[in-house]
Amino acid sequence: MAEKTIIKNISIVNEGQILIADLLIVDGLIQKIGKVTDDKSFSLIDGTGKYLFPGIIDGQVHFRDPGLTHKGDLYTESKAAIAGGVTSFIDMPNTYPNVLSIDLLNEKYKLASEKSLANFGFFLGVNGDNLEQVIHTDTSQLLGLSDDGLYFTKKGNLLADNPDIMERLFANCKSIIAIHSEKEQIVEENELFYKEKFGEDIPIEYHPVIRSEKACYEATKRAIEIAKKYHARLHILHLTTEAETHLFRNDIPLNEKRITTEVSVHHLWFSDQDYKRLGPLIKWNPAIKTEKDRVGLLKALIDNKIDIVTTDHAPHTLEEKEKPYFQSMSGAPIVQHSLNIMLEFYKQGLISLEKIAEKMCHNPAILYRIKKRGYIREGYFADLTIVDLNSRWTVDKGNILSKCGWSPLEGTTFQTKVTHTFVNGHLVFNQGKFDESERGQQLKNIY
Ligand SMILES: O=C1C[C@@H](C(=O)O)NC(=O)N1
Repeated sequence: MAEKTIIKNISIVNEGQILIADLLIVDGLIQKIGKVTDDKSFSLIDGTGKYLFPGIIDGQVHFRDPGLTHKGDLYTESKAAIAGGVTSFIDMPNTYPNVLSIDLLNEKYKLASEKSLANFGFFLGVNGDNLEQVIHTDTSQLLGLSDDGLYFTKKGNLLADNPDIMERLFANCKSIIAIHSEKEQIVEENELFYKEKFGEDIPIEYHPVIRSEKACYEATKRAIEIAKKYHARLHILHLTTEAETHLFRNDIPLNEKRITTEVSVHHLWFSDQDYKRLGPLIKWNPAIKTEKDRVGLLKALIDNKIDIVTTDHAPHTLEEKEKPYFQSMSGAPIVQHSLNIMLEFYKQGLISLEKIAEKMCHNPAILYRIKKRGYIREGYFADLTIVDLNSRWTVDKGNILSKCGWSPLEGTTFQTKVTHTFVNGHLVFNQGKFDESERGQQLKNIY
């Protein structure tokens, strides 16, 4: 029997407008948007007063599987994602072993098809170690290449630190190259300076001074220059400074842009004023910077200089975080709360619901050329998220689903709640309860 669901009388946030309608899902796909008459064979959800978004596509996560599964794994983190309305994710290559070959990439796809509740895609890792192999591989059918997080293994090997590697890669590879844009040389000089001043335990407030605006700006500027020279397809990951936003254009449609960028939710939510309160819990690379940067990033997002919102969800155990400066791991879990964060900005009158759908759903699908997802359209996969815009709840240890069991948002009260999440037409998350009988699908791209 075909699995059929009707969502009745819901406000659909899609493609720049909000429309109250019914939606019919049959066998994983959106079959009809409009007036649908129900019969007894359909599951029925009353959407009155609620809002329907296309499922969020998170373009940057670290789900830690394989190899680092004490922090998180494809099952636990995809579950946290779904509770936050995220139906698809693209995971970074700094799992162990690092995903530096097509064979390892295919193994990760296999693992995800067994474990992930959400739809999944993976970056192929690229750095100085596998540059020549990558150049001689047909990467045109991959979602993208990235060096993000690979700096934990070997220094001086990253693209942003190495113009020669970038030149060779950008000249020879036409796929999306998503880079972590900080000049480690500048970071290291700053580290040395503050180490002399404070010793091993540098106060955390100096993190954005060490991982400085200059380190980000110079790396981004240089990467863009090299990409322009070769007409390469460059994506700068997790922008953190207002200064960098001026390096990007908003006068070209996204599907024609060769140079794109993103902001991660924590860089919109936290600023340097939060280091005193939260210490190493908000230590991220690149660092959370000033209040001026935070405001500038939100402005650039709304002005379309920044194309998408991601999370860079990067779980570590509390033990790995609560350490002196140099030993404390960078990154934190946040995928479960990204839509709530963006909806708080809506509540504050800073962004519209339509813009949130554009930056978290439509644009990731355009940017990564994802087939039949990211929109609420007839014939598309029924990846859908229902939110109640008037429901208060507080993040605490009891409702955090990420395996590491903590969040820098603990104690934060949100005014909105994800109530239902459909993945491929299957109601995986239903008012706090999970149906885990299905697995997500591999994201396919449009060639
Ligand atoms: O780029 C990254 C990697 C990530 C991780 O923990 O893997 N943590 C970060 O803070 N930034």
